[in-house]
Amino acid sequence: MGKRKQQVSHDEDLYGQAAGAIGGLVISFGILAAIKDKLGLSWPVTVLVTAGSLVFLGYLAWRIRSAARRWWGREPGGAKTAATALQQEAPAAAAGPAEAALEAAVAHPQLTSALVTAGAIGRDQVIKADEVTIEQVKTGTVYDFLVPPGRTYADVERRLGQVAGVFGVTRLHLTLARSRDSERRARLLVLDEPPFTKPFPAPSRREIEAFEGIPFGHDVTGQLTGVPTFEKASLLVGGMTQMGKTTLINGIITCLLIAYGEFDLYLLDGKFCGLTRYAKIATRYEASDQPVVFESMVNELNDLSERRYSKMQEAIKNRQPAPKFRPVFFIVDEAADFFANDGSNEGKEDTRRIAESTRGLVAKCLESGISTVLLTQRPAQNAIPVMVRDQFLYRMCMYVASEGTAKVALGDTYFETVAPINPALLNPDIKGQGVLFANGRSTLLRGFNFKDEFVWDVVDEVQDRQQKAVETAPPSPLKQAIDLMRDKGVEFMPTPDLAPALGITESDPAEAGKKLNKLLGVPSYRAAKGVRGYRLADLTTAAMSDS
Ligand SMILES: Nc1ncnc2c1ncn2[C@@H]1O[C@H](COP(=O)(O)OP(=O)(O)OP(=O)(O)O)[C@@H](O)[C@H]1O
Repeated sequence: MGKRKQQVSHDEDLYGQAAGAIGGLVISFGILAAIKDKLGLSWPVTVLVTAGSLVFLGYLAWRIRSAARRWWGREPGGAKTAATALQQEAPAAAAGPAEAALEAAVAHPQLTSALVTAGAIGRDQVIKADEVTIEQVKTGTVYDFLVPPGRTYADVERRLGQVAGVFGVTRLHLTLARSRDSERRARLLVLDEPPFTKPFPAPSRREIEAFEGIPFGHDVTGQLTGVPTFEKASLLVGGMTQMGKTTLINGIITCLLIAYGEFDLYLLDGKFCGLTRYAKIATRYEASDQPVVFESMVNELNDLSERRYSKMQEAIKNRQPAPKFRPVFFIVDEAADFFANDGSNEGKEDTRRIAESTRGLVAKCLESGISTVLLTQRPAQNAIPVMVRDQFLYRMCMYVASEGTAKVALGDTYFETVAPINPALLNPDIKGQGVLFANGRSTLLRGFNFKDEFVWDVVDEVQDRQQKAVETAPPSPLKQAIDLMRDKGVEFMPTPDLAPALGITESDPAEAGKKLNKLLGVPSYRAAKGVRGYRLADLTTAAMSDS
């Protein structure tokens, strides 16, 4: 129905237009005939003259119209309309070539383009040239700049890998430091060569003392870098064999001895001669790869921790200030073997028990001033149980073959942290390099490789200090026991020998043991074959501290 209606109106239109066209043709023909008649021209000339005249008249009308428009455009209302029209045309036209040129003049072309391409700043943003300083340093180039308002230093940090790509270097070539004056300021170092291509000399004693915290090594610029404190912190170090873990931990122990003053060392040398240089100043030094030895040290420290917790509870109950404990470092070189088992049910149970007490040690002991440092050359999924790994506040990974292995040392979510550094990309030929992940930040560093003489001097000095502390201690049963053992030249004395020497006449061995324990205030030690007695190192440690 509707369609038929449309058809009817369409037919009527056609009729009307045809009639109009015929009428127009007749009139045009009539006008041309009149002109021809009036001027006495032939038909072709009449048509040409008429067409030419009409075109000329059209041109004249266009000129008059344009002139009239220009004249009206100077009027106030007209100006307003023109400005509005310009504004409405396009914002790009408003920013216009002139303004774009101005922006280009103030933008730092290289940094702007690098950061835009890396996605650290928006495409419409610039790094202003007058807010950039470029400094050539020994190891590379430092770009100090302000990111645009609305952006922060962290936007660059998050895209550091991409920034490295734009600069045509690797992530390992870049370090980014924030500033204290503004969240917008960033200091980007681009190294000339891969990190640590040239070695840095080991630091002097004075440099170590001046460092705020414990230095672990040099950063890529040669500055000392490490952790602000080891209080309430433990460290896990992973890395493939021969990458420099033992050298690194020797460097850290040496720096601790210089920077920390007094503390007790419990060393478990799973590689038998990695930590030997510190044996004579250690409270307990064992060279063993036997899980039972590891377990006995862990248990000893857990006992110490419990005693310290009791003292803390006591102080709180009596409204006394919290007791200050002498720091203890438990350092284990090559820890993975201690969590291995033969697959038997008994073996698995041993591993579970050892893992549980190690987890407790690392977790609980922080409050009681006992820090654990575990090193492993097998950072495999099952080498150090997850429940133990998760407790470490500081983590380090030296060269490993894959990103997956790096996650074992640094944490499963490490690569989602801010500006991670992939240890699998380190050059395995430059020994001692590692990624330190502490307080949410990653730092690439190279451990110190101290000369033997330097370490011996530091160790001798600590030993002298320890001896003097005991010698000057006021007379006490403890001091008497130490003097006795030193005179006899023994490191361990069984309870039945020591008790009478200290005036205990009790004939019942158990009672004599209890009395001696009370007198010395130091827990006894069960030596080989279950013989109970006291170690000189424990007595010396007790004489130097109130632990
Ligand atoms: N920071 C360093 N500077 C120079 N050389 C180093 C550095 N760290 C380690 N090395 C050298 O690398 C080699 C391996 O070092 P180290 O024994 O410390 O490695 P490791 O990882 O403990 O090895 P493994 O796990 O096989 O026992 C040694 O020859 C050592 O001198």
